[in-house]
Amino acid sequence: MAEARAFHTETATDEEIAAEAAVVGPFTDAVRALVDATIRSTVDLDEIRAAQAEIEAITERLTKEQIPGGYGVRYRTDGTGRAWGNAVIGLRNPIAPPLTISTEPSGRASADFRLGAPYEGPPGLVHGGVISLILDQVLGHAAGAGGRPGMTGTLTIRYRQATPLGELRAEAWIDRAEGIKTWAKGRIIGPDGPTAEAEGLFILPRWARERIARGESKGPSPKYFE
Ligand SMILES: CCCCCCCC/C=C\CCCCCCCC(=O)SCCNC(=O)CCNC(=O)[C@H](O)C(C)(C)COP(=O)(O)OP(=O)(O)OC[C@H]1O[C@@H](n2cnc3c(N)ncnc32)[C@H](O)[C@@H]1OP(=O)(O)O
Repeated sequence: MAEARAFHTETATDEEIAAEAAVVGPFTDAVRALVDATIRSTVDLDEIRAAQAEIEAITERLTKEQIPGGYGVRYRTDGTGRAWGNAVIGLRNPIAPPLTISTEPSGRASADFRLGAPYEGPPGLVHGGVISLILDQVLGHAAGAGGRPGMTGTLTIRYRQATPLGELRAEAWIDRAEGIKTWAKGRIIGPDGPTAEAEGLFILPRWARERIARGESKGPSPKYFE
């Protein structure tokens, strides 16, 4: 199954991972700055054309060697994972804001983060789909931190007030659990209080249940997303 195939086991040491992160983290930040500049730059059109040629040359340089498909999630034997391609938290993903999510084993997750021009929907405000993206991840993280990771089955969002671009906070917690199902709740908080509230149902998927039943996995680790 595609989902199952994207979960790799890796043997890289802490030192190797830290050394790679020290290079690719700032590299990805540089590409994020490029995305922002693409939206906001007011240089003249000749300058944009010249910049495009340089960007295309860089892309050609980078794509000389690359993996097929997405990054996947790379797991170590201690249960920690590397979701560096993830659209919300991915260290190697310039589309990700990125969020650095703190978790508690009781099943809580929170992050302070900033959303700039690339996340705009209504003028000056965060796109509703981006709010849903972030809440999906943070609620999923809370479930994972509580040792109950799952795929999102449902996600309901109430947009209480507009969310301005800028500094924001997200919080989530496990509300209740039953068998393979975990219900999490959460919210995004802006300068004038909560802007969006969410409830999600996270389900440990069949392929994960089967792996556990076959003894191929000890089961979900609370360090699932770290
Ligand atoms: C070895 C350990 C590894 C652990 C692995 C954990 C996996 C977590 C992975 C990565 C998380 C990373 C990121 C987290 C944050 C972001 C999360 C996302 O963005 S997730 C992407 C968006 N969501 C989807 O794409 C889901 C697509 N849907 C599915 O994959 C399946 O439909 C799934 C897993 C939701 C359920 O499939 P079934 O085959 O496991 O479920 P059945 O056996 O049919 O049903 C089990 C029970 O769940 C109910 N159910 C199934 N789907 C439901 C739904 N959508 N809503 C409500 N209930 C549902 C059923 O009625 C049944 O309930 P009854 O036991 O009868 O009480």
